[in-house]
Parts: sequence; C-alpha cells; structure tokens
Amino acid sequence: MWNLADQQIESRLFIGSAMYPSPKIMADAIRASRADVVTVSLRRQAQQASAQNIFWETIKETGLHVLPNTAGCHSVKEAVTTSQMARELFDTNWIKLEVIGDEYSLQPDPFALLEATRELIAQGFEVFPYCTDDLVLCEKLVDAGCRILMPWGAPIGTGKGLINPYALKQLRQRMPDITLVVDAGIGAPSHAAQAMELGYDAVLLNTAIARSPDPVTMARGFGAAVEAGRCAYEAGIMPEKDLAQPSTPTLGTPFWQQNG
Ligand SMILES: CC(=O)[C@@H](O)[C@H](O)COP(=O)(O)O
Repeated sequence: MWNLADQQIESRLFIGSAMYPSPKIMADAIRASRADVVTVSLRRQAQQASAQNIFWETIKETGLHVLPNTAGCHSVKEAVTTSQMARELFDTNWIKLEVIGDEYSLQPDPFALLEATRELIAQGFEVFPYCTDDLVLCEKLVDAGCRILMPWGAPIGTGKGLINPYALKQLRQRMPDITLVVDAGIGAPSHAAQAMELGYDAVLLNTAIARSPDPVTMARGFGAAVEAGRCAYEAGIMPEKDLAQPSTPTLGTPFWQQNG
C-alpha cells in the first residue's frame, strides 16, 4: 500500500477511460489492469445521452478512485470552471489539471497551468498538474502547494515512451518528497517499467491500452510491468559496469573432483 493524497492505495498504475471500443471492454480492461485510480474527462463527447449515462455508470461500478481531468481545456478560466463542475459531479477535490498550450504537440501551457493551479489550490482542490519535465516549472508548482506532479513522458497519444529520461531522473532526485507520476506518451509496458525503475511513484496512461487491438490483455501487461518496475526500484538495480565479470565463479575445485 502507498499513500496518494491521503488515500491508501495498492496499484501504481492510473488508467484512462477514453477511446475504448465499448464500455464493457473498458470495464474489463480497467479490472485486468488492477488500477486503483481511473481518470475521466468532463468534456468527453458522446453521440447520445444514453451512451454518456452508460459510461458514467460503468465508471461508478468499478469502485475505483475517480480522478477527474480537464482534458481539452486551453485557458485558466475553462480549466477552473471544469474543475469546479468535476468537484460537484464526482464529490472529490482531486483534479488532474490539463491546460493545453500548443495544439500540435498538446504541450501544457506552463504559465496558465501555474495560474490555474494557484487558483484551484486556494479553492481547496488537490491539484494533480499535467506538466512538462521542466525543473523550474515543477518547483513553482510545488511552491504553489502541489503535493503531486505529473510530468509527461512524451506528448499525449504518441506512445514514444520516456523521451527525456535525464530530465525525469533529475526531477526524481531533486524532489524526493513529492509524489511523481509519469503521465502521457507511454506506448509499451517496458516504458512504464522504465518510469518505475527511475523511482516514479506511478504512471498514468490511456491510449496504449484503449487503442490496443486487445485492450484487456494489454491492460494486464501494463499492470504487471508497473509492478515489475517498482520491485526492481525497491530491490535496487545493479550499477552498470564497463568490464565484463563472470557470473559463475571460476576458482576452486569442480564439484565432481571434491571428496565426500
Ligand atoms: C486520459 C488522459 O488523461 C490523457 O490526457 C493522458 O495524459 C494519457 O495520455 P496517453 O493517452 O498518451 O497515455
């Protein structure tokens, strides 16, 4: 168990709820991933109100912690209003704050993100900001009152994995007491394991599972990878060496020549 914003949870995988082929496949994939936190977008588009209702019911039935998000917001005002609606709807002060600054890369706008964060924290929200891996921005978000940061691995939906492991490593070293979650751009279970091996507290992903030809099996794979990466981090990963070193001792007497 570990502590996320004063809640004890087990899994270190946060899962998205968009773009699944059906609500049933989404529910099955969420279950297979063994995630404890699911993120939902308030600005989600559904063709019919009935489809929207099925979606919300399915999310509720999972019994998971819901982390509403402000995906699709491009301004402080939009993000703050969406967060307030999310608090009413889901009865939670958690908000994954996304304020997009560039339509091409979907890169968060660091200035608007900081402004919206300050405003929402003043209103009593627990802000989970989706940010870049910029150290100075991250420090300012912490100064604003964030206990959790969600730097990107790569732009949303690209599946490129950790494009700047150096920056992510620096963040982990410089912020040992902050909960750090790699959010977005994770394409394969090995990317998720790499984030966990760096000592990140969790990873959040959506596209790689929802858009897989087999979301349920992929979700199971991601759940296992996150656990494997965390085990490796906790156990301590061996340092790399330049010189080869035999893993089988060559000294001593072979066992078939030993007496007795
Ligand atoms: C669902 C959600 O919150 C996304 O905005 C998130 O950032 C995940 O990104 P990927 O779809 O790249 O995993």
